[in-house]
Amino acid sequence: MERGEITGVVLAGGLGRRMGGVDKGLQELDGRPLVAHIIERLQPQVGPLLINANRNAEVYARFGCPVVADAVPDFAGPLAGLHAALAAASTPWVVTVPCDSPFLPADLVSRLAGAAEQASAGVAVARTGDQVHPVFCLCRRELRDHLGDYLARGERKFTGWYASLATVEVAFDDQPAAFENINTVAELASFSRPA
Ligand SMILES: Nc1nc2c(ncn2[C@@H]2O[C@H](COP(=O)(O)OP(=O)(O)OP(=O)(O)O)[C@@H](O)[C@H]2O)c(=O)[nH]1
Ligand SMILES: [Mg+2]
Repeated sequence: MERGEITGVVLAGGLGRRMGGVDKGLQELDGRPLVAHIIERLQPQVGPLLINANRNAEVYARFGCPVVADAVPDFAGPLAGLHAALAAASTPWVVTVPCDSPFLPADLVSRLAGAAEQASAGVAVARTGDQVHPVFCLCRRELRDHLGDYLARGERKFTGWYASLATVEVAFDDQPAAFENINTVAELASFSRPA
C-alpha cells in the first residue's frame, strides 16, 4: 500500500465535555492547537488529509485541508467521524487519529498498513498491551456503506463494528506513551513542556 492511497483524518468532532465543552482540537499545547500537533505527525505518513469537525469549521479550515462534518446527527461518536471521512475521501484507504493524542506514533500508518495487507483485512486498529485504541484505525473506503448501515441501526460502538469485519489489531507495545490522550484541562497542563 502506497502512502498516497491513504487519506489521513483528524477526528475533532467531539463535544469535549470533560474539558468543559470546549472544542478540544483547538485547545493549545505548548502554544499551538492540538490539531496542529496532530497534523505535524500525521501529514508525512499519508497522502491527502482531512479534518472531521462539527464546530468551528472556518477555524479548522485554516490548517489547509478540507473540513468535513458528521452526516449522522447529534454527535454520534467517533464512528460518525469515520463515516463522514469514508464518504469524503477519494483514496482506497482512510486512517483516523483523534485530535487529543498529540504524541501519536511516527510509524503508525506504515505499521497499520503493513498488517492490513498481510492479513488481507479491511480494518486495522492499534493496540498497546490488552488495550485496543479503536480511534487509531485504518479502514478500507469501500466499508462506508457497511458502516452507514451499522450507524443507521442506532449502533455506536467501534468494537461492535469491528467485530463484524475482518479486523487486525496491531501491537505498539514499544511506544505506549504515544497513545496518551488528553481529556481534561489538568491533563492538558500536565503534558505542557515547562516554559
Ligand atoms: N466526528 C465525531 N467525533 C467524535 C464524536 N465524539 C467524540 N469524537 C472524537 O473521538 C475522539 C475521542 O473522543 P473523546 O476523547 O471522548 O472526546 P470528546 O467526546 O470530545 O470528549 P468528552 O466529551 O470529554 O468525551 C476525539 O477525537 C473526538 O473528537 C462525535 O460525536 N463525532
Ligand atoms: Mg467522548
